[in-house]
Amino acid sequence: MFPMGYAFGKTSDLGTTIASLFFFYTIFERYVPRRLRARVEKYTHRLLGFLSPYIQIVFNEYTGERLERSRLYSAIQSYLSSDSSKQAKRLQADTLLNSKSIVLTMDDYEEITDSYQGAKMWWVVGRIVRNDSQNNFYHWRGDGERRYYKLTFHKKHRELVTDLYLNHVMEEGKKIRIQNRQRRLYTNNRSDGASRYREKMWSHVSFDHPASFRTLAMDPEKKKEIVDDLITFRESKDYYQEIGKAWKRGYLLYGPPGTGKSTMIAAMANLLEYDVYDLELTSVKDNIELRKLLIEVSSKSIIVIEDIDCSLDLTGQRKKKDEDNEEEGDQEDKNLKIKNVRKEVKVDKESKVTLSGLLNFIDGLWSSCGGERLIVFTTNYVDRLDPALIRRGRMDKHVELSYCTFEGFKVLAKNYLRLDSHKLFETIEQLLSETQMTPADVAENLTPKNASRDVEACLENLVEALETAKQAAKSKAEEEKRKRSIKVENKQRQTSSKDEEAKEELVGQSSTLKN
Ligand SMILES: Nc1ncnc2c1ncn2[C@@H]1O[C@H](COP(=O)(O)OP(=O)(O)OP(=O)(O)O)[C@@H](O)[C@H]1O
Ligand SMILES: [Mg+2]
Repeated sequence: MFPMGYAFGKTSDLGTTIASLFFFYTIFERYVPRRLRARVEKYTHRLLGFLSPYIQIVFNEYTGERLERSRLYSAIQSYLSSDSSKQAKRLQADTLLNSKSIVLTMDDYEEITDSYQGAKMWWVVGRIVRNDSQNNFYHWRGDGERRYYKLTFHKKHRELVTDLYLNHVMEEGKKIRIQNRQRRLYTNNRSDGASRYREKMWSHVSFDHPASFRTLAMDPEKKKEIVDDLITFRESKDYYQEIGKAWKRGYLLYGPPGTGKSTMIAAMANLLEYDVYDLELTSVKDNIELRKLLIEVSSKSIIVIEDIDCSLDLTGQRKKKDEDNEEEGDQEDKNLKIKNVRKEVKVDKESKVTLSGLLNFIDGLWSSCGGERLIVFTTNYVDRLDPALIRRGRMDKHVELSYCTFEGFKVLAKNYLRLDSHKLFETIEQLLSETQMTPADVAENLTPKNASRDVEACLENLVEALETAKQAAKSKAEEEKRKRSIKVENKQRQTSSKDEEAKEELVGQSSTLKN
C-alpha cells in the first residue's frame, strides 16, 4: 500500500512523511473508537505538557455539584461562533436555547486561533466520553458525553489571559448571546396568596412586536431626542458607576388613548434589544410581592406599568378629579373613567400595594439589583398622578404623545401607503390643524379596505373622516356653549329670584316695624 511503504522508512522525504502522518491521523479519526481516541489524546497531551512552554485551561460545559450548564462555557461558545464559521472546517449548526438565529459552532476536536493584544490563543473543543449508565445526569442527557473548551497559550501571556483575556471573552460572548437571543415579553402571575414551592412569578412569551421608531408617527425632533436619550442610556454603564447611581432610567409616557404609548414601548424594546416586563399592579398582592417580582427581573429589560393612574389608589386626589369631570360631562372622560373604576374595584379588593411601596420599587435599595433597566409608566391623565411618583430622578423623562400632526401623518402615509407626497396632502394638513384625531384613527383610515389597495380611496377616506370629526367637534363646542349659557341664565334667574324674595322679606319686615 502506497503510504504504508513510505511510513515504514523506505524514504525520508518530508512531504511523504507528512502524507503518512495525515494518513494515520485519518485512520485514527475514522476507525479508532471515540472512547479510545479520547484516551490516547489524553495521554499524549499529558506527555506533551511536561515538555511544552504552553499553558492550557479547560472550560467544562457542566459545572458544580448540580451539574448546571456553565455560563462561561456558553459565553465562549458565543464568542467563538463568528471565528468558528470563518476558520473551522467542520461545524455544527444549532439554535441555542432562547436563540432566534442559527448559531455555528466548531465540531469536536476542531481548532481555531484567536489573537488578543498581539498574543495568540488556540481554542479546541473536546469531548469526554463516559460510560456511566448509573449516573442520572448522563442518563438524562442520553449521550454520556461531556464537552469542554480548551484554551492554549504561551506561558509568557499567563497574566494577560487571566487578568484580561478571559474577561474580554466573557463580555463579548455575553454581548453576542444577547444579540442572538429571542427576546421575551413577561407578565406577572396573579398571586393566589399561598406561596407554593417554585411558584413562578413571571410567565413569558416570545417578544416580536414589529414597532420601531422609524414607523412611529410623532414630531421628528422629539423622536430623535428620545432615541438619542435611550442610546446614551444603554452606553452609559461606566457613567452610572462613576456618579454612584443605579443604572436605570424612568420614562413617563402620557397622552390620550390611541396616541402610541404602548407602540413606543415596543419600539424602545426593539431599539435597545431589551426584554419587556409588563407589570399588572392589580394582580400584585402587596408590597412584599412587588419586591419579589422586582428581584426576578433580569437586566437589559423594560419594566412597564400601563395606566398607572388606574393601577394604584392615589387617594383623594383622583376622586376629586373624577367629580370635577362628572360635572364637565365629557364622553371621552367617561369612557376612561369606566376603565379606571373597573381596575379600582380590583385594586381595593385585592391589592394592597401602596404608593410608598411603588416608590421603593422604583428607586429603593432593591431596585439596584441588576442594572440596565428602564421603568416606563403610561397614563392618559398625567395631572392625576401624585407628584412624588413622577418627580425627576424617578421618572427622568416625561414624553407627551398627542394627536396626529401633519409630520406624524407623513410617517403613517409612508408606512401604510408607501407615499411621500400626493395632491390631497395639502387638504389633510389643513384639516389636521383644525381638528384633533389620534394617530390610531388616522392609521385606521389609511388602512386599505380591499385587496386593490387603492391609495386615492384611502386618502379620501381620511379626508372624509377628518371633515366629519371637524364637524362633530364644532357641533360639540356649540352644544357646550349652549349648555354653559343655559347654566349661566339659570344661575342669574336663581340669583334674581333670591333677590326678589329678599326684597319682599325686607319690605314685609319694614311694614311690620311701621305698624
Ligand atoms: N404615534 C403612532 N405611530 C404609529 N402608529 C400609531 C401611533 N399611535 C397609535 N398608533 C397605532 O394605533 C394603535 C394603538 O396605539 P397604542 O396602543 O400604542 O395607543 P396607546 O397610546 O397605548 O393607547 P391607550 O392609552 O389606550 O393604551 C397601534 O397599534 C398603532 O398601530
Ligand atoms: Mg396603551
